[in-house]
Amino acid sequence: MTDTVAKPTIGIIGTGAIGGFYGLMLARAGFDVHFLLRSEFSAVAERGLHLDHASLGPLTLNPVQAYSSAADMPPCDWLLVGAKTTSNADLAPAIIQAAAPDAKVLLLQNGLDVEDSLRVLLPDSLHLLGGLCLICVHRAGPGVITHQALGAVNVGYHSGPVADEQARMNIVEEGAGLFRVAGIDSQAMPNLHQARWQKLVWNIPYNGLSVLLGASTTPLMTDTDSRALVQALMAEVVQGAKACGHDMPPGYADYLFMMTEKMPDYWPSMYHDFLHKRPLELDAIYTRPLAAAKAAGCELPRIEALYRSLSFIDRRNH
Ligand SMILES: NC(=O)C1=CN([C@@H]2O[C@H](COP(=O)(O)OP(=O)(O)OC[C@H]3O[C@@H](n4cnc5c(N)ncnc54)[C@H](OP(=O)(O)O)[C@@H]3O)[C@@H](O)[C@H]2O)C=CC1
Ligand SMILES: CC(C)(CO)C(=O)C(=O)O
Repeated sequence: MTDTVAKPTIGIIGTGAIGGFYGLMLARAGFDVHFLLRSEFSAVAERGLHLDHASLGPLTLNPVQAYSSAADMPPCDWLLVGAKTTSNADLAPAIIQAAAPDAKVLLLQNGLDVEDSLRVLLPDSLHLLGGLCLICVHRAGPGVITHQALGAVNVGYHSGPVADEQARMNIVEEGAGLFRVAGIDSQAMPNLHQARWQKLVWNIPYNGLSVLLGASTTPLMTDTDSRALVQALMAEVVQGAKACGHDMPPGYADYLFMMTEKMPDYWPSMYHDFLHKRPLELDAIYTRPLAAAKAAGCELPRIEALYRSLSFIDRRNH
């Protein structure tokens, strides 16, 4: 079946690995895409965005509709937030400035309930959605993005001016449709909260262990002890999710473990933050799930130990 959706104006809030990848792919598909940048603004305005795509090869977008201030952006129907969750509160004014009156704001971010803290800073007229990106991509230099594998984005509704389930699903389908037009696999998710728990089965072990052990996925998957650690941490996430009322599909952790064995060697985005002395996404990926599980009466001691080690590392890193 061919997706037929009208082409809305799209704003990318935070043009890093994720924002740059999906923004460039959407622009290539003919969408009117506007990119908000910070440190890489001049490089991208002068030389464009470059993507080394794992299967399509080198792709360039030049010129780029690049902005250093949201005040200069046109009103956008869809805003895709590609900044780290640690920047969300600071970015709320930019999101509001770039938003058309009933815009859809889609957080392309990892972590549990990352929408909650932004919701309270946004007007009620804006729709807020979450997007879970299954992709391996990183910034290789200013305006230069390397894509290693995968690419799907699964979209779910968080909150906004419509309460009707069907109307919400229509918006979610519209969002997923944008990605599909750009050749990117995208599914509508009926339960965003559950989907965020599912994604954490990967992010909790691999993001944290990459920083703690200074190891990318291949060594983590080769060594007997790190394999055991990954599996024990995955099992705890599944246990935490269950305590919070979300049963994972049977064999889900094993599926992610085997998927990682087949992936090219990959440094999770948290490791890039550590390397560049940026704040780690600890609140979204560790504090919130730990607190949610604890509130449901479930202690997760291995995740807690990993979190405390990462907090120590993060404080000393910047
Ligand atoms: N990379 C990956 O493969 C995956 C990442 N994710 C998730 O996606 C999210 C984004 O990650 P990723 O793309 O890797 O992160 P990056 O660090 O590559 O990109 C973040 C971007 O946001 C920009 N930004 C931050 N604050 C502002 C601001 N105030 N104004 C303008 N721009 C701003 C940064 O600009 P500056 O250069 O100035 O810092 C940077 O370009 C995270 O939640 C991550 O966990 C999920 C799946 C896979
Ligand atoms: C590596 C992968 C695909 C795991 O789901 C990912 O999406 C991430 O780094 O967050």
